[in-house]
Amino acid sequence: MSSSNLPSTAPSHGHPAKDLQQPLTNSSTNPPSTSSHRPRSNPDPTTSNASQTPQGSLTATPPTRPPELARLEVTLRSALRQYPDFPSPGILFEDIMPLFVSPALHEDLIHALHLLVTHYVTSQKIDVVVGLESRGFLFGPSLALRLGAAFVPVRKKGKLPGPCETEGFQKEYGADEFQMQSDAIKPGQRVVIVDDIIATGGSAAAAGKLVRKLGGDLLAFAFLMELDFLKGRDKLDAPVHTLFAGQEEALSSTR
Ligand SMILES: O=P(O)(O)OC[C@H]1O[C@H](OP(=O)(O)OP(=O)(O)O)[C@H](O)[C@@H]1O
Ligand SMILES: Nc1ncnc2[nH]cnc12
Repeated sequence: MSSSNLPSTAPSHGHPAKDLQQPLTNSSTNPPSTSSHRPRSNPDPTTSNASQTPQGSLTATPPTRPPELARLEVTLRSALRQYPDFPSPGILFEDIMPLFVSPALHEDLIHALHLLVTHYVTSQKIDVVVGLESRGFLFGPSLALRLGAAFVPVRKKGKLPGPCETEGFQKEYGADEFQMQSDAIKPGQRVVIVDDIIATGGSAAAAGKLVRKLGGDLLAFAFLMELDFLKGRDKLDAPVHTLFAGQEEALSSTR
């Protein structure tokens, strides 16, 4: 299922008052939503290797989900933590850091992303994995190594030396500017952009523009998670692949 099947209005991000210090943990039992966020998409493959128009409409049926990938997705998703009203009121923050505390989960994550990219993007050589600051730096280099590809960072403005290209953007909770070094990608190189979450799609769209400015052949975007009710993928002009989609506030014993 793609986000194009969902209602077009984004929700208000209001949440009932909660103890901000207490994370909510994701449950594998898929509890009913208690938030104003749209419930988790179901079924999800959250991905498509369909050709995508600049408007985001999909034109082909996704291939079958490899069972191993489906299994890994359940494991990974259930390890995420949620923080209501972080970094600002109304945002339900998805915390991916637990995936890096456990070496087993870390390995599962890199394996799942490798499967996602090789199954859905291309079986041919990928030259460059582009990761977005900062959470895209946590797994982008490992994925690049496994693919035998280069890793190139997209950084917040003012962090990279030498000539750079710059793109401004709006994201789910603010505005920012991204940069890439002008010689980071050679014209015609085959590129996949990776990040942890696509929310409004502002960050990823800016990264896509930078890759194209440098002459890269942008094959796809790959994310761990898609907040599909925000319709971020509609801003992207290359196929979008994600491990899981939707957002639902987990029930927690702390509430
Ligand atoms: O789809 P969007 O609405 O653009 O939001 C998604 C972006 O927001 C987060 O990054 P953030 O800017 O918070 O930076 P961080 O990774 O350094 O925490 C996330 O890691 C994505 O890059
Ligand atoms: N809800 C969210 N949780 C974590 N990272 C995000 N980036 C943008 N929106 C986010």
